[in-house]
Amino acid sequence: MSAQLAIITGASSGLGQTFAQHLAQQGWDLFLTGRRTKRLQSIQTQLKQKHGIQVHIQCANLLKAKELQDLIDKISQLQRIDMLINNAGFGNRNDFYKASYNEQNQMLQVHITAAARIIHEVVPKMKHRKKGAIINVSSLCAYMPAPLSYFYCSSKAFLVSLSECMHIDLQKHNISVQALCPGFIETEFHSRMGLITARSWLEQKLLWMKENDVVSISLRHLSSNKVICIPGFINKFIYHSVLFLPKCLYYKISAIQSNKLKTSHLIA
Ligand SMILES: NC(=O)C1=CN([C@@H]2O[C@H](COP(=O)(O)OP(=O)(O)OC[C@H]3O[C@@H](n4cnc5c(N)ncnc54)[C@H](OP(=O)(O)O)[C@@H]3O)[C@@H](O)[C@H]2O)C=CC1
Ligand SMILES: N[C@@H](C=O)C(=O)O
Repeated sequence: MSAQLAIITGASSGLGQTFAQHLAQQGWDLFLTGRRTKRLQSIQTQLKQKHGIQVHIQCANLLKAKELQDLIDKISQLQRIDMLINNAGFGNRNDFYKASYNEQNQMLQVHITAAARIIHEVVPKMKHRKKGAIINVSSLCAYMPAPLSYFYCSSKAFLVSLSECMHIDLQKHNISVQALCPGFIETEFHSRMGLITARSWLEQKLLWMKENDVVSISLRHLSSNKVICIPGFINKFIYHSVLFLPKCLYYKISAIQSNKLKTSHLIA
């Protein structure tokens, strides 16, 4: 019997690369995408050598319509797809009105347009085979609107809502859907935003998770039939606290926090 196949976007680093490593260890074949060709090639070589699996890479900048279309064309040729991990993403913290709209819009293109386009291509194949799993990498920020992250928070909230719609619809086709909502993870995410993540020992211990832990929790959670996956006790605590807090109080806290961030390049 041939191995199962997973498509992972944003597989050139961080969480996406870690998902690739975990699935490779379990014998999955992989279809990996991202912009950084050299990184993807080195991940491909490593995983093939170590696990004897098939790894296909397709470099694509999800902001470029032609590259997204080429990616979709490649995906459409795949015989079977057992898992899709929509993970590509990036963050920003800025005054929405000071950055150009084109720059802001890039986040919607990667987090929403590209993710939805790939889902639209992949799900019919899964439905046909009555089998599949989809992980949409959202964030705890989906539940925590913040003034310096208009499109980050709202695009991640879109992914939660989309995942819930899909979950309700696709259960009957034996397709599991997960919205993965982590807090802080030790990846290149923050340094790529140009932020220095100064943290105390306690913050490090309490708030920051390792990619490996997040990925293990996410993959285990797939069999639970629950759509929202909040990895880690503290993140769950924050999630429930935000839900219970009166909105007006939450807004005050979020505004104070954003004023602090405005005057500093440090976070966490
Ligand atoms: N780190 C954290 O604290 C948290 C992260 N997340 C989410 O996790 C996901 C993964 O981020 P993480 O691993 O932390 O960060 P990384 O920066 O390590 O990974 C981001 C990935 O997204 C890809 N990507 C970004 N922009 C594009 C683009 N235009 N076209 C194609 N690929 C793109 C990058 O590939 P390349 O540059 O090669 O194109 C890279 O592989 C993101 O969706 C993020 O929002 C959620 C909660 C917390
Ligand atoms: N929690 C992170 C992203 O989702 C962040 O904003 O630092």
